Amino acid sequence: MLTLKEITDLLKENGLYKEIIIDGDWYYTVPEKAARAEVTDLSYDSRKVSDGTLFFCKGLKFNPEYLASAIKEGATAAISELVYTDKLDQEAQSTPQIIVTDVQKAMAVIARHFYGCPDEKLELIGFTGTKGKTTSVYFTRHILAHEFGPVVGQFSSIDECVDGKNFIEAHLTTPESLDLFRMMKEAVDNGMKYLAMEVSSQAYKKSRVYGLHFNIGVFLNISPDHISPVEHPTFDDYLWCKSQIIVNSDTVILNRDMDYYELLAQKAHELGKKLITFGSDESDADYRYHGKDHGYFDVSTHNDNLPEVTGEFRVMIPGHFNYSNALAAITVSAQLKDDTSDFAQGLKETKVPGRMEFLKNNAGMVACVDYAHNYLSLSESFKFMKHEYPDGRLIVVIGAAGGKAESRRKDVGRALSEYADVAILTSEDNFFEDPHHIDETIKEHITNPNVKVIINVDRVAAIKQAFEMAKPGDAMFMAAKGREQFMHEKGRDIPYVGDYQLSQKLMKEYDK
Ligand SMILES: CC(=O)N[C@H]1[C@@H](OP(=O)(O)OP(=O)(O)OC[C@H]2O[C@@H](n3ccc(=O)[nH]c3=O)[C@H](O)[C@@H]2O)O[C@H](CO)[C@@H](O)[C@@H]1O[C@H](C)C(=O)N[C@@H](C)C(=O)N[C@H](CCC(=O)O)C(=O)O
Ligand SMILES: Nc1ncnc2c1ncn2[C@@H]1O[C@H](COP(=O)(O)OP(=O)(O)OP(=O)(O)O)[C@@H](O)[C@H]1O
Repeated sequence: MLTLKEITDLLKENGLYKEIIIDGDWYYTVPEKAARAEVTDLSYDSRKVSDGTLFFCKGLKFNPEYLASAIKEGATAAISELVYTDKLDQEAQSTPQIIVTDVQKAMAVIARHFYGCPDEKLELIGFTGTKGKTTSVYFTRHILAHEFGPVVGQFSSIDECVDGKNFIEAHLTTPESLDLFRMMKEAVDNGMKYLAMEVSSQAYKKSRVYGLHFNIGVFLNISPDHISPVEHPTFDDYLWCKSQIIVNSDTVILNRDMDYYELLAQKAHELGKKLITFGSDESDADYRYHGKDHGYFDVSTHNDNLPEVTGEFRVMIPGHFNYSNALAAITVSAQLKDDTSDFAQGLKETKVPGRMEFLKNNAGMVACVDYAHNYLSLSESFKFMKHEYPDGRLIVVIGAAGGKAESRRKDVGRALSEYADVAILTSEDNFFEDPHHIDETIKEHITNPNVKVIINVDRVAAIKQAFEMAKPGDAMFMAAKGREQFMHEKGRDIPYVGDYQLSQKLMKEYDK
C-alpha cells in the first residue's frame, strides 16, 4: 500500500511530477484529504481496475473513455501525461489526476516501490542482443538451477517463471514495468534468489526497465532489426537503447566477436564497469570456445583474474551460434559460482521450445522448426541447414510481421536468395497488414532467380505444401513461429495450431 502523498513524493524525487488536479483545481502540494488516500493496487488496464487502484493512462491507443471507466470502477487516482479534465463528467473529476512528464517512467518508479523494491533481493542477470536472448536465458537458468536448486526465475519471450518450476506464457520479451516488478515480488516471495531475464531494446525505449539495476548485464550481438515507425526510427536508436544495459549493470559481459564491440567496450570502460568478454577461439576474449561437431565445444579461460572454466561442453540445440549463446551463459554462471565442474550437466539438459527443433520420420523427411526471423538468425540457421543437409533442397516456409520491423522483408528476401531452393511465403503475425502485400514485398527482394517462390498466405496450407513437395534428402525449415499457438491478427491473438505441432502431425502422416 502507498498513499497518494508517498506516490507524489516519489514522483517529485524522480523529477517526474507536474501537478495534481482535483475537481478542476490544480495543485502542486497534494490537498490533505487526497494525500491520505490509499493505493492498494496498480493497473494500466481499465478492465482490471477495482476500488483502491491507481490507474495509469498510457499507450498509443489510449482512449480517455478508459479513464472514465477506471474511475467508475473505483480508481483512487489516475496518472497521465495529458490533462483529461474536459473529457470527464463532473463527478469523475473529483478523482485526483496526477500529471507527470513521462507516464512510462512514473509507472516503473511507482511499481518498483509499490512492490517493495524486489529487484534488490534478487541476483539479476539481463540479456540483450538481436538474437540469442531467449536461448541464453534458458541456458543460464538450467546451469544455475543445476547448481543452486529451484531458486532461479526467468522472464523470457516464451515464458515467465517466478517459482523455479511453473512456466506461464509470455506476451512481451520484457514485460511492462508494472508486471515486471509484480512478478519480481512474486519471485522473491517464492524464495527465488536469481532471475535471468531478456531485456529488449523496446524495454529501454518504453522505460519498462527504468530504474532497474542488473548485477550482470550481457550484450550478445547486434544487427539491424526492429526499425519501424512503432519501434526504433533508426539503427542508431536501436543500438543506443540496447546499450543502456551497460549503463545499468555492475558487471558487463560482451561478445568479443560482435559488431560495434569497440564502441560498447569503450562505454563500459568509461562508466567504470567490470568488463568480461567471451568469444570464439579466434578472438582475444577472456573466455573462448572452440566449436566441434554434434554440439560439442571446448572452453578455455585467458584471464587469470577471472574464475577459470576449462573443458568440453555440449549443447543439445543445433546451430553453431549456440556455442556462443552457451558460452555467454557459462560466463555469467562462472561469476556466480567458482566451481564450474557441473555446468556441463545443466547446459546439456537445456531445451528451448521452438528453437532449432528437428523432426524426422522413417520416410527420410526432415523439418526444422525455428524462431529465426531476421537476417542474422536466418542466415546463420540456413547456413547450418545447408551444412547438415548438403545434398537436397532447402524448402523454407516463411513470412514477416506486419506493421513493424519493415526492413525485415528485404532481409528475409536476401537470406532466401543466399541459401534457399524453395521459398513458400506465407503469413506470420500480420497485425493490420495484408499478408499478400507483405509476401509480395519479400518476393521483390528475392534476387536469386534459382529460388522457386510460392505465395500461400494460409500458413497451415503452406506447411502442408512443403511436406507435399519434400523429397528424400530435402530439408524443410519453418521460420519465425516456433511453438507459438497464436497469430497476431487485427489487434487480436487468433488461435493457431503451431508450426511444431503441425509439423509433428504431418511427419507421422507421411511416415512409412
Ligand atoms: C510499441 C509498444 O511497445 N507497444 C506495447 C505497449 O502498447 P501501448 O503502451 O502503446 O498500449 P496500447 O496497446 O496502445 O493500449 C493503450 C492502453 O490502453 C489500455 N486499455 C485498453 C483497452 C481498454 O479497454 N482499457 C484500457 O485501459 C491498455 O491496457 C494500454 O495500456 O504496451 C502494451 C501492453 O501494455 C503492449 O502490448 C504493446 O506491445 C505491442 C503489442 C508490441 O508488439 N510490442 C513490440 C514492438 C515489443 O515491445 N517487442 C519487444 C521485443 C523486441 C525484440 O524481440 O527484441 C518486447 O519487449 O516484447
Ligand atoms: N547468437 C545467435 N546468432 C544468430 N542467430 C541466433 C543466435 N542465437 C539464436 N539465433 C537464431 O535466432 C532464433 C531466435 O533465438 P532466440 O529466441 O534465442 O533469440 P531472441 O534474441 O530471444 O529473439 P527474439 O528477440 O526474436 O525473441 C533462433 O531460433 C535461431 O535461429
